[in-house]
Amino acid sequence: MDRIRVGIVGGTGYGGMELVRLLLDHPAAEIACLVSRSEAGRRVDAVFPHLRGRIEQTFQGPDDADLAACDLVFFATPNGVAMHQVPGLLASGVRIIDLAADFRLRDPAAWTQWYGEAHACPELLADAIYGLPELDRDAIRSARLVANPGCYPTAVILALLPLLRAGLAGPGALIADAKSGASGAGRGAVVGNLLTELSENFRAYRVAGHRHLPEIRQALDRLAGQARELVFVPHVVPMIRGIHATCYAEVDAGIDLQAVYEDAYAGEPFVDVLAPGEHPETRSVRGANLCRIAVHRPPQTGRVVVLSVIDNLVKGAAGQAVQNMNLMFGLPETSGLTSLPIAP
Ligand SMILES: NC(=O)C1=CN([C@@H]2O[C@H](COP(=O)(O)OP(=O)(O)OC[C@H]3O[C@@H](n4cnc5c(N)ncnc54)[C@H](OP(=O)(O)O)[C@@H]3O)[C@@H](O)[C@H]2O)C=CC1
Ligand SMILES: CC(=O)N[C@@H](CCC(=O)OP(=O)(O)O)C(=O)O
Repeated sequence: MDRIRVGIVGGTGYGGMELVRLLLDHPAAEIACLVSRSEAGRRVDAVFPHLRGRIEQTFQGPDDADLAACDLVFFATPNGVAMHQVPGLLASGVRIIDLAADFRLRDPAAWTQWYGEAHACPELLADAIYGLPELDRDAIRSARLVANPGCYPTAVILALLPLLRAGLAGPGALIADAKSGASGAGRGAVVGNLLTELSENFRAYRVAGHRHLPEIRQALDRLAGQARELVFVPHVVPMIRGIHATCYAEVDAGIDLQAVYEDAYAGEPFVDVLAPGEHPETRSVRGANLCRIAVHRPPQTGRVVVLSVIDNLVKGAAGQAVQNMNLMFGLPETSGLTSLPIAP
């Protein structure tokens, strides 16, 4: 089989950079074009020295890149960019994986509410497949347009999926208390992401409503078969990569939740259910396309506490996107995704 010709729009961001790193080691894909407005004409390894010796290409400006000649285009651009280019590319027969949120919410009114503008192609929302393989693997295989999940949603949905799918979560609000490293905010220069602002510091943000709330609820409601209340509180912590989600739900005593989780994820190559009593660490998934989960039941609380960790740039973004590409092109799901975590 010929290699999959891949284009990446937004190649100078953290998500795009991580896609390049993973795709350079992929056995069945080649990077045909890498688009950047700010670095057009510059060698990729001049912008990302860690790739020196592995890539000869230069970034191309948007007008120079022949994206329509690609088999697949990844958008690793800010929210609201892909939706302007996707209809034309689909019409040219190109398949799309969008790492941003443009196609994640099925309801165009919800997009407008949370992202502040009208959707440019609402007619495509119903066709887009939410790209969480553990939720919808078969639909991803035949998708033309995949909406890669957000980083927090990946960690939280994987934490709660077995409970909701089995109908084991009681009626009380689900709670997801999540912490992210600073790379979750992207590579753009923002004062709040300076080392001096982030280090020796720890804070919650957007408690009144983060845009990942409707995305997580959309998936949880579908799993539960009914609307579920969710409290979602994001925090930023002074590390570069990693998300740790601590999720709470009411569950009846007497259910062997360890077995429920182990059964739900048996055979999943990128979800690891830890042994009872263990605590996953973000460093144990750093650089790897992996979610590690542990299930705890603090005595006499009537609640389960599920701990879930991912690398936001890998299982939370580029790694999951490559996993989706593998499914879409009939490749082994683990192709190019077998590298081990980096710890410490
Ligand atoms: N960082 C993370 O952990 C995760 C990010 N995501 C999502 O993935 C997407 C990329 O994130 P991330 O890599 O962190 O973001 P960055 O801010 O690091 O990078 C954004 C990239 O998009 C390009 N870009 C910016 N504005 C435009 C525009 N108007 N048109 C075309 N290209 C543009 C920039 O390149 P240039 O200016 O050179 O063109 C840059 O390469 C975002 O939607 C983000 O929300 C999803 C999951 C996790
Ligand atoms: C720490 C931090 O700032 N994280 C970002 C994560 C958002 C993100 O990655 O956006 P999408 O996944 O929706 O594309 C934030 O909360 O805005």
